[in-house]
Amino acid sequence: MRRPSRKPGEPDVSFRQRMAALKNLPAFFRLVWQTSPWMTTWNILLRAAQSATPLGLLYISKLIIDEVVRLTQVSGEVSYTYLWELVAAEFALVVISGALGRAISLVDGLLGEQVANHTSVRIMQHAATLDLDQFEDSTFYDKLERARQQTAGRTQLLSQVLTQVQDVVTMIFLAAGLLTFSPWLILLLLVAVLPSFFSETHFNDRFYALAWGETSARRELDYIRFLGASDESVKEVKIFNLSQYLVERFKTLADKFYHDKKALSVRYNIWAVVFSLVGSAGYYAAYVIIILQTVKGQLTIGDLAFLGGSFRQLRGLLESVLMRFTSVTQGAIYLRDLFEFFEISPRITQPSKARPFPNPIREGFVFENVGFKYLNATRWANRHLSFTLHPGEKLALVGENGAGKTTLVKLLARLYDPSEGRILLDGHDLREYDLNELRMQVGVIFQDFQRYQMTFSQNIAVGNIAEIDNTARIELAAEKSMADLLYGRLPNGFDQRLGRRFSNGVDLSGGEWQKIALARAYMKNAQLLILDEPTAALDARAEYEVFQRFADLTRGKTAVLISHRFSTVRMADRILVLEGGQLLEIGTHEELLAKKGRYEELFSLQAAGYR
Ligand SMILES: Nc1ncnc2c1ncn2[C@@H]1O[C@H](COP(=O)(O)OP(=O)(O)OP(=O)(O)O)[C@@H](O)[C@H]1O
Repeated sequence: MRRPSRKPGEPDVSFRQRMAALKNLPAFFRLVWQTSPWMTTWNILLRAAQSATPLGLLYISKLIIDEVVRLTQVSGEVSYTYLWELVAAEFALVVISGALGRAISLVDGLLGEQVANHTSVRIMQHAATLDLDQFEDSTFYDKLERARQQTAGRTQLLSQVLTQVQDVVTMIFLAAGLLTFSPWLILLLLVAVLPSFFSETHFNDRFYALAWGETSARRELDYIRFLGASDESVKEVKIFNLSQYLVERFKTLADKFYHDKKALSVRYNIWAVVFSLVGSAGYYAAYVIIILQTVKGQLTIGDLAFLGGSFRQLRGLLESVLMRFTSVTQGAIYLRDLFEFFEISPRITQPSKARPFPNPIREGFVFENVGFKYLNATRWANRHLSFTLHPGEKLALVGENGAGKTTLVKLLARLYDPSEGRILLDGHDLREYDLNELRMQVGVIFQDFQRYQMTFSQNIAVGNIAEIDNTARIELAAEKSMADLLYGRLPNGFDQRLGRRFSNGVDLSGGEWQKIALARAYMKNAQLLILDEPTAALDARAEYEVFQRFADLTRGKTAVLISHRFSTVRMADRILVLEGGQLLEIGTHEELLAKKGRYEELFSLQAAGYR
């Protein structure tokens, strides 16, 4: 019967895919090697030495038994020297083997941790290069999640693969010994162990498919757990009495995982017992043969002990090598996820021949029929936008919720590139400019700015992290945004940790946080400043002052403001009214009022509310 073809989104874990996933191992070992060449080398050397010890031990004990038997059979004066030498040699080998085992697990543990850290750093570094819209895609998030799981799980993979190689070498040693007596015993061994291996492979496929299918739901589970017990959500959870609902939802999801896993685990273990029996039967068949040969005098008692021991160890090793093979390939499949994540490349990148950002900007930003559609969205968030943002101009964006104001400023800051049309800066496409300079020259404070659980000064310094040690600059930025008014209330001043997550943290009001976020805008000497509803949480007096200052402090600079308060909006040189992502009107406050269009309507609506 043909295997049904793979549905989109379903993992393919056929035997062939499994083998193909092994291709990822060299890349993994490169990563391990890069992490620490000398520890990797030590690991290999120690394991090479350790793999020879089992055969050595078995052989010495064979010699001891044979010598003991010989000594019991000779009469007269006997010398025990050789016997004691053998015992001393075995003792030394046991001590060495124990020390090697310890050293291997020490190096494994240390190397594993370093690999995990190194991988985490690479994931963070790579994630930082990716585009905003990639983060907004849930398929991407699942991939990121699976890649993250690698960091912990792959520590294990490392020691598994190395142990695998070591065991194979040990087996070669043991098999070589066994081979000199009876080669077909090895065949018997293989036949006895193979059923176990196939069963193991089959169930590992099923476990992987189960885990794969659950990635998205597991993220939901984590999210519910977070909602159920976090400082950010506790307020609403209490007020809306959500706890019971969240607990139920968690239980339903978690129970489903549990039952799926239980059904599979039970079947897996039943088969494991059956096939282990087959393996043991194989071993005892071989043992009986060796015993019979010894009784007939074809083998010495030492040989019996040696062969029996070799066979038992070989069986154990073969079984674990075959079983580990499935978990190694499974690990390799997860590695595929990790390397696939590393292969995702951003679209918004530094151009090869980047143009320096103009300083000062001479002609301004020109939108030429700009349109933008979010990934998987059916509607355009911005469409047919054509206008000029002149140098030094203060432009306000006005429009109802979802009109496309934030999207427009994200395009200006090159967090997204237009889906159609283009944005020109001084006559050249924005995409041609040096991305790092652009990030320095365009400052944006978003409405959903971050409240970093860090100190007061770090919270401001994030606006220009290169200046984190420039206290004077941080203080000045705080003064400009009026965040310094808070200063006297913070027990540790600028070093006061903010937020509640850590001990000694002081939490602030929404407006206070907003002043701090605003200070970030003053950390850079950006030529274009974008404030996306930066004053929504400020009281009327603070907002008025903030804007007076903003106008003074940014004189000569270009600025874009988004606000729903017309008292703020009217301070701008020109106002752009957006509707359904499109430009409806643009002009000065007076012009737009005189036009009696949508601006005038919205303005009167708000003014009426105050009368
Ligand atoms: N990350 C996103 N993915 C998909 N669609 C989005 C995303 N962000 C916004 N949108 C959609 O794009 C449109 C424009 O959103 P935008 O945030 O630009 O509006 P806005 O004018 O800033 O609204 P508000 O006044 O509520 O802040 C809306 O229809 C919104 O639902």
